[in-house]
Amino acid sequence: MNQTTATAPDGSGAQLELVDVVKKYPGQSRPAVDGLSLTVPAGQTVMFVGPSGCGKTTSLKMINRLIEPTSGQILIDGEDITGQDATQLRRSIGYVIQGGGLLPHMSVAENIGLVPGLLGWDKARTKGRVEELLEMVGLDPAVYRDRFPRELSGGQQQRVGVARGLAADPPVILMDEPFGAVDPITRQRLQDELMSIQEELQKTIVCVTHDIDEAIKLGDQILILREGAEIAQYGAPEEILAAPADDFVADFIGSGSKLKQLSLLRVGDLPLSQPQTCRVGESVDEVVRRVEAAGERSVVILDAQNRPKEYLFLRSLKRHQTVPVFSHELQTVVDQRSTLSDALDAMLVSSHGGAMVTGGSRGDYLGVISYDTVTEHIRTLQTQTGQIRAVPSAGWEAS
Ligand SMILES: Nc1ncnc2c1ncn2[C@@H]1O[C@H](COP(=O)(O)OP(=O)(O)OP(=O)(O)O)[C@@H](O)[C@H]1O
Repeated sequence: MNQTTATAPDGSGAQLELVDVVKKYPGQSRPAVDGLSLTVPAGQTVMFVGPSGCGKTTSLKMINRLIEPTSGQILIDGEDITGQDATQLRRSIGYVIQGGGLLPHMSVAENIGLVPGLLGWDKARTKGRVEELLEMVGLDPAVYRDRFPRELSGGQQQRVGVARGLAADPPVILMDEPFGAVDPITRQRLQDELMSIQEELQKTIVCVTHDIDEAIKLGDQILILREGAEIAQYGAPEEILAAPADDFVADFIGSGSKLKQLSLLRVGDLPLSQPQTCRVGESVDEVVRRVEAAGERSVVILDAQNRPKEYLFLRSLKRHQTVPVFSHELQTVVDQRSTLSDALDAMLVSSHGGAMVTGGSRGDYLGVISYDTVTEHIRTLQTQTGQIRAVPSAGWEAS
């Protein structure tokens, strides 16, 4: 994301506007949300951040009226939704929560098909949509559609939660700490997947997070709130990092903000190397001959769909006759939209000093980014500018 266009004319998102929205809970002396006004352009992702209790979740939940505003207007594409039927409204706005929020007694397909079913879609259309969404979130429909939530990992449950939020193709999607419950590497993968889905779909996304790095990575805009949901600063991550509005914002984004600018640099901005590759099922003898002839000691293994499966030293491959199928979850893969700080994290668990890079919504293999390339790039930027600054994206935005 982080695209600079203010609107997405071809996308399916809608403009969202909050006008002087107030929420006063019974018995509270001060409103939890005290006159929040905000415009989110169609197709953009806005991240809500701020200290605990500042009113992020209350603000989010008023948009689909899980919490009723005390006063104010909420407009989607210019239409005030505060007077609409709340149940209907909730079916037309995607909602993704921490852990996925899946119904335990329903299969994956039933969970994803819930809202389309309520909207009266026929069975064939819902089934087609479920398959499409499972593919989109990286889960093989044949393997996962009939499983129950308890038969999925935390990351897989979260993926299904995202698919469910997208099911009825809503223009606005609300996310409440969507990746808060998963480990850091899985979180990074899920963020990458969300970015690639969003690049394709251009929804209007409002996302609450506690993680400022997540906000910098995913947000086209970041909304920093203080108590009473008062806006401390609303702007693009680059703007906020470069010029925090006041001490509150500066403290909130933290003293490591120069380092945080690493989160603005994307893997796709750097050159990738192209080590030898091979396919699952190829003869190991032939692969070894080819790789050794190229003077290399390891090889990237791709499946029939051109997705990376493993980055293996030849000595490990030689234990097999044909290139085997690897089904474990790879930790050393990053999307080309990943930040350099994510790439560095992935490289820390790689024995090759590099991470495999994928692109597109299907995760096609593109090449390898090496630790040396990243550190060299950072050094160059520091020498050139005295600090790390965002650089214009070279390739991936156009692809
Ligand atoms: N149902 C409720 N009844 C009364 N007060 C509430 C209720 N829900 C939230 N509050 C209060 O409203 C304020 C804002 O809460 P909210 O959950 O929106 O904050 P938040 O920024 O999302 O916090 P956190 O980051 O801790 O999740 C807090 O002071 C909270 O105690």
